[in-house]
Amino acid sequence: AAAMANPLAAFTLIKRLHSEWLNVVFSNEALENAQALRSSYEEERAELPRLADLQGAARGLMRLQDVYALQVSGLASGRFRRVTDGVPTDVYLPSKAVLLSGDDCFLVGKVAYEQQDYYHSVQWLEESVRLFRGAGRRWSPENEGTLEDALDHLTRRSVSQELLHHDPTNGRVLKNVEEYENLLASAAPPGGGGLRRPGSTHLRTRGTYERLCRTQGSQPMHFRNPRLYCDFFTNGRPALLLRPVRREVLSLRPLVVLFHDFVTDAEAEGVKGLAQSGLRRSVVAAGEKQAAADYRISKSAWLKDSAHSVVEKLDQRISLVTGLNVKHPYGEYLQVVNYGIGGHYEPHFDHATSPSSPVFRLKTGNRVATFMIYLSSVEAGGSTAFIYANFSVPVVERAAIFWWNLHRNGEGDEDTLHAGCPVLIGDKWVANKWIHEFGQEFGERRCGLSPVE
Ligand SMILES: O=C(O)CCC(=O)C(=O)O
Ligand SMILES: [Fe+2]
Repeated sequence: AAAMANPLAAFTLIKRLHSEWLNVVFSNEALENAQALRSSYEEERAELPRLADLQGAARGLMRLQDVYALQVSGLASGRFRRVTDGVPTDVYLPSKAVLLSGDDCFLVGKVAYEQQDYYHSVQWLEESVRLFRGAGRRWSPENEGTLEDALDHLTRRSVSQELLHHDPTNGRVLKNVEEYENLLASAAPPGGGGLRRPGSTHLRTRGTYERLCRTQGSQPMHFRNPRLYCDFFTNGRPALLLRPVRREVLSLRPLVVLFHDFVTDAEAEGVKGLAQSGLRRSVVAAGEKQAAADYRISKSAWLKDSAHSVVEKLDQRISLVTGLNVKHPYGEYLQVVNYGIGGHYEPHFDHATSPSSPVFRLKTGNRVATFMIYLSSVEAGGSTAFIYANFSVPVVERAAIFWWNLHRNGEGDEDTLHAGCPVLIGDKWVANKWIHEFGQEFGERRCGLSPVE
């Protein structure tokens, strides 16, 4: 699992399990032992990564490339490097470099290509060609030099018909030439102009979001705003008197508070363990329903307080420090979230912004507050970014972050727009407790955690 913390290692492992094993199984060398190999493959098949997993991992690498402004050539040589104004800086220095092969880069380029994403396709295919050439290696899985040739021409941005003369009956070559002609037609629009990154326009706040992610957690507010502070917080509760919680006020508008050492390592491990078997691809509100979406990539599971005493204990502690009723249905069950390779949650609101939202199914009003516990650390990336409030919070292991989503009048606070930045290196786990409007006496809204307006 530690090796999987590196997205390059995770990608190459998934690729190996998905496709390279197949190459072995169906190779000529395997003919003699074919039956044994194939049946063992069939047995393992359900457990093996599927094509969608491989594509997801490739897209994850491209996402990291974009958000952290990483160079493709750096990634291929196992480095997480950014170049700003011609000056290269290491965003993260892995202790052990995982190199990508020409074939690995080709696959990323192909995934992009198939999604008509020529911006990434060209970069990764070019890197693939560079590696094939530099390494002086043959195109082994396909056993044909033609693809390499096609890629070679791709870098010169002109597919030559001469390729067809090698073997005009070779359907594979024909298909490649046709594909790359299409690629070039779209990649180099007449009149020039660089390729645009796909999807870079759909998110209005992308610029701010990525800037906040790149700083990997920064709280410039502390220096600018003397009203921000740290203290030991008891919330006037006898239960907290003996062990006050170290509270750090990160922002006043919106009010965002970090509670340090909110959970112990043992509790975090316990919660992760309980969630493990229930983890499924996370969904988001889509009209009245819920659906998977590219803007939220993670797995999650819901834990009832009855699942284990550790969950019940956390519920009680959340209630103690927030002064809010978090019992279902006034609080939702604990949502445990695990972000894998390039996992993220792009800018969003936790509260419902439409009356038909599934959030209202509990009939306890909207999500008035969010209480999120960081159950793990990460080595790089994965900060929680507050877009309009213009700050990001690094993953602080064992800490919990709290904010109000709604104004006092029940209207959504737009300033809470926030995101989970893509995880660059590591395995990020959080647990969300969403607290609803009803069932609260709002004692706290007058004192300790009082929101603005
Ligand atoms: O993972 C994070 O840092 C943020 C997660 C989040 O916003 C959510 O799950 O709603
Ligand atoms: Fe959120």
